[in-house]
Amino acid sequence: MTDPDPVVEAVFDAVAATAPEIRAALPGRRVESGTDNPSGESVMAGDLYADELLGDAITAVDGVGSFVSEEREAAVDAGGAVGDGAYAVAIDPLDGSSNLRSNNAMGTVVGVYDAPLPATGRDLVAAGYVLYGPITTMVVADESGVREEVIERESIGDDDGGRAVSRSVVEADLRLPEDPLVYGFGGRVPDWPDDFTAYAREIEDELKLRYGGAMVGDVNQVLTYGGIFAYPALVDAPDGKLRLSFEANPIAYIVEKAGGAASNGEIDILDVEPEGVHDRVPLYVGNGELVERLETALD
Ligand SMILES: O=P(O)(O)OC[C@H]1O[C@](O)(COP(=O)(O)O)[C@@H](O)[C@@H]1O
Ligand SMILES: [Mg+2]
Ligand SMILES: [Mg+2]
Repeated sequence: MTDPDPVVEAVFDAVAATAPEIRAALPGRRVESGTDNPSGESVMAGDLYADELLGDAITAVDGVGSFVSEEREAAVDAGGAVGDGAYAVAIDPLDGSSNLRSNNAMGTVVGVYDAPLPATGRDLVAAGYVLYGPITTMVVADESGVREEVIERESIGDDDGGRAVSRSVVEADLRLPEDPLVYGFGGRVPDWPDDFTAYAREIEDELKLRYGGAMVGDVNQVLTYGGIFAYPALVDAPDGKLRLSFEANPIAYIVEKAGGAASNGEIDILDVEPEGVHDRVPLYVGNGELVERLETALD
C-alpha cells in the first residue's frame, strides 16, 4: 500500500468541502446562464457557479500548478510548474447539468494529472467524482485503489459558517461486481452506427436498462451493480459527446482501478492522444468482458 499523496488528498479535501455548497446553491440555478462553453453547449447557471467555487478551492491548493475546466477556454495558472512537482487538475464542474431542470442526478468529475494538459490518461495520478444523488457521495481512485465516501455538512452553526464537512468512507476497496446487471447507452438510437446498434441489441437481451442522462450517475450504477455505460460514436458525431480530459479519462481511470475496462471502441481510453483539451471521445466503460465484446463488435 502506497502512502497517500498529500496534494491529491488536499485536492479531494477541497472538492469535498465544496460539494455541499454546490448542492445547496442548485435550487436557484436551474436556468440557462446565457453563455456557451468551449464545446458549444449552453451553460446553466449551476454550471457557472460550480465552476467558480471549484476553481477558487482547487487553485488555492499548494501543489496544484494548473486548473482546467470544461467551462473555460484556457487553463488557469495556479502557481506551480506542472510535471515538475505540481499537478494539473481538470474538472467537469457539473456533469449532467441538463438534469437540473428535471431534478435528476448530477455530478462533479475531477482528474489530477502530472503533466500539462492536453495529456493522455496515463498521466493521471488520481481521479474522482462527486455524485449529487439522494445523498452526496464521492468516489476517489488513486494508485492504491478506489474508495467511496459519504459527504455531509457537519454543522450549520454560526461558528464555521456552515462549511464544516464530514467524510465517511463507506467502501474502502470498491470493486466492479463480476456479474454484470445494468447498462446505459447515450445518444438517440437512430444516430447510432449499425455495428453499435447490433451490439446494443445483444446487451438489451442480457442486462437491465438504467440510463439517467448524467454520466456520473450512470457510471456509478455500473460500478455498483456491474455492467456497461457508453456514450458511443454517433453517425454524425464520430467522436461522440463526452470530453476526454474532463470526463472520459477520469472515469476510465476510476473504473480500471476498480477492475473494469474503458475503451474508445478501439483502444484503452487512457492511451488516446489528445489534440486539444476540449477534445471529445466515444466512451465505452464497464466490465472487461463487455468492453472486449464491444471492441470486437465495432471491428
Ligand atoms: O442528454 P444526452 O444526450 O443523453 O447526454 C447525456 C450525457 O451528456 C452529459 O450530460 C454531458 O456532460 P455535461 O452535462 O457536463 O455537459 C453527460 O453527463 C451524459 O452522459
Ligand atoms: Mg459532463
Ligand atoms: Mg459539465
